[in-house]
Amino acid sequence: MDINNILSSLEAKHPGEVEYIQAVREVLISIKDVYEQHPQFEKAQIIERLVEPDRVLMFKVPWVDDKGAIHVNIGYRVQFNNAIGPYKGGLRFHPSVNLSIMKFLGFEQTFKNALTTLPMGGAKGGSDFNCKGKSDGEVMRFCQSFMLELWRNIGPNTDVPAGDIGVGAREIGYLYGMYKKLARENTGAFTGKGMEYGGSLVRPEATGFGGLYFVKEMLAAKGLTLAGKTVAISGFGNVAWGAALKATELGAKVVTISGPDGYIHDPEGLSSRKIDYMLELRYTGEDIVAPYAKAFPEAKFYEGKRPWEQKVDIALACATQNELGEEDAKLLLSNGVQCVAEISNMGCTEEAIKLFIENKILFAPGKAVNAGGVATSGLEMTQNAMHYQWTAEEVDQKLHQIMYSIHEQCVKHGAESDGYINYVKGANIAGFMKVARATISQGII
Ligand SMILES: NC(=O)c1ccc[n+]([C@@H]2O[C@H](COP(=O)([O-])OP(=O)(O)OC[C@H]3O[C@@H](n4cnc5c(N)ncnc54)[C@H](O)[C@@H]3O)[C@@H](O)[C@H]2O)c1
Repeated sequence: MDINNILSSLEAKHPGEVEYIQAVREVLISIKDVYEQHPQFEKAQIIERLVEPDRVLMFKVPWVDDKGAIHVNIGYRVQFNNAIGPYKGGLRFHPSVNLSIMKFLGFEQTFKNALTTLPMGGAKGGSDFNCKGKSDGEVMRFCQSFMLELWRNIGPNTDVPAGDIGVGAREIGYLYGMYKKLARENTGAFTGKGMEYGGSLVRPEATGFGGLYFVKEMLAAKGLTLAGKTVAISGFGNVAWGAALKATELGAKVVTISGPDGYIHDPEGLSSRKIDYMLELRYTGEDIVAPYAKAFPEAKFYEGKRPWEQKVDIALACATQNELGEEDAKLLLSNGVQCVAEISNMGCTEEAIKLFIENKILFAPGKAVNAGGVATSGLEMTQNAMHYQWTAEEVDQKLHQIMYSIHEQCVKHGAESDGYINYVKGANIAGFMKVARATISQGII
């Protein structure tokens, strides 16, 4: 496989889509050897068929603010690949959203969903809408306008969106409410729904919980545990909250959280009161973390800085893509970090990942370690189809089993001759093999 050739042809077709090319490059590098050992992949032109999305929907989203002014945002849904099940992936509302970010997320989602063991294809969507400072009414009108266009293209067996950055319980409620009104059915064409209308217990916590179950397995494979470890977390959103909750429960001490304005260092660690406060902070809609240091004076706020400069045993990226770069990686390594996991999607740059792997520390890629969110969405779909609700214990037990299985797949495909587990390679190969085989079985479509 000539990776450079494939990438330059993609770059020529899709100029400027840097995040998408970055995500494709990472997968191609990992699967090169396996690909070359299976001539049927080349014969089926499988790479060319997997790197392009099945379709991209782009639409305008006009809405009216509280003062009567009209705004227009762009809406996206990238239905990337449905070889192994209905399209499935979240919606992101953030000013940084563009086609490249939607495509990288949809591409990653395809392989991540394959790892979950559940029958789900990959998709992603969203808008450049900025929720910051918007009233509930404004968010509702935006969500309704977005859904007025999208509803025809989704459904419980077609494409099932969920939340992501900027899309939480409130937004899912407005989006699903409008979908239901237009589609005249109530079969759960969204996941992350409220508990009163078809949501699954443990879904809000699932990405963070699943991430920590995966980290627990990684440490266990080296005879280590989370007990007593110090943990740096970035972000203070849904994923950061679930990760802080489970890390603390498993005996670790979470000493940082962060926002776009800087980071908080709390040497005493996040107690349950402080973890609850993360939710309050998120509900303000201001998207700043600085108020934490006012609420808890033992903590210190570092303006404009990232948490990776603190000395910790474990670093968990939980905010956004490329939030941990080469210099951050050097700092973490020089401070003796033992394990890094990107619970955010593509949280680390390629240079940072290279350093972690060269230094043979435990490194978990997003598509493995954050798959607990979409896996639990898959469990929500199953409960909706059965018109039934499992208990929190039942969902949590299934989530635990899925994360264990993803870890096993990574070890199977990522173990190197010296015993080091290259989780990036393991996750990419396991996900790719499943999607590639399903694609070949179904013919040229
Ligand atoms: N929600 C899920 O179930 C889920 C599942 C898998 C992966 N993820 C990934 O996890 C990450 C966080 O998602 P979330 O659901 O917690 O979203 P969220 O909106 O609840 O929280 C996002 C957090 O990231 C911070 N952030 C966003 N953009 C930033 C930027 N440019 N610079 C600095 N900080 C920034 C925000 O301040 C916030 O604290 C994303 O990468 C998302 O794709 C989420």
